[in-house]
Amino acid sequence: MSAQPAHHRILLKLSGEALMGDDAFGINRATIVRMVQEIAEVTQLGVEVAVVIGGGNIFRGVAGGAEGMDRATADYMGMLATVMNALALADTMNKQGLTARVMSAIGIQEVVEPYVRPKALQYLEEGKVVVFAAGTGNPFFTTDTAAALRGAEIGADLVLKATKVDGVYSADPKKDPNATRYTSLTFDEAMVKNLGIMDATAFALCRDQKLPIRVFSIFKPGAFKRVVLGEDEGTLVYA
Ligand SMILES: Nc1ncnc2c1ncn2[C@@H]1O[C@H](COP(=O)(O)OP(=O)(O)OP(=O)(O)O)[C@@H](O)[C@H]1O
Ligand SMILES: O=c1ccn([C@@H]2O[C@H](COP(=O)(O)O)[C@@H](O)[C@H]2O)c(=O)[nH]1
Repeated sequence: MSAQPAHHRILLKLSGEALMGDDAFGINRATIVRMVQEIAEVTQLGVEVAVVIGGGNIFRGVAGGAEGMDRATADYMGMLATVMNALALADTMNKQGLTARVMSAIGIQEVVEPYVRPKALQYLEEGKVVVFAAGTGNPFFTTDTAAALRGAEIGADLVLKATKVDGVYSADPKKDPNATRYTSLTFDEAMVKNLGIMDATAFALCRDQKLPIRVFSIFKPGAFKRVVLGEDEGTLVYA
């Protein structure tokens, strides 16, 4: 008998910076293709997949120009960066045999359809992959918070934060070589210890909605599927 998924509907938060691969900015073709292959494997298990994509790979490349700018204006630039990533991701998915739909939290109807919750639920039930673009649609937030928000709205069983590190550490592992990885921890612990892997708004929303988050490395082949199969991978953050 083939392996059974531990989850029915999931929200995958994909780091924008992870899309760069080894490049300095932008989207690395081989990296996005490999990520989509991993998403396809998970949909083949019968799991409904929604994605929130970050914008760091594009936005941090233009952040110099945003310096000194009005914060809200710069944040709208960041949200538009996520729309570009969402379009690239959905295009790659469609070329690889998945059916993807992009829904934007900011109205740009000529480019992508707006986020309408019942429509998103319908797409998921039809087996389409829904890519949520433009974060929450509001400045002063992040795409991690958008992942928590959309995850709660669509009734996801789990938020998966696919990032460049393989879990939550006692300190940023890129800065502190002595940092140790947690197998699991509560949202309250993550917030009290001020662990920088996600922002506190995202943690608080998931805690209040009792929506667990699993943080894992998108660069580790097969890790995404292992999480969906309920195997021990990365770090679980729970209420
Ligand atoms: N306690 C911690 N444990 C693990 N990682 C941490 C911690 N504190 C800070 N980090 C850093 O958080 C980063 C999270 O990266 P990620 O690219 O997912 O962020 P993001 O802002 O959500 O993505 P993007 O803006 O690129 O879409 C990791 O690269 C890691 O270096
Ligand atoms: O709801 C949101 C989501 C994002 N932003 C802005 O976009 C950039 C890129 O998002 P990341 O989460 O860092 O990938 C972010 O820095 C914000 O400037 C936003 O304003 N609101």
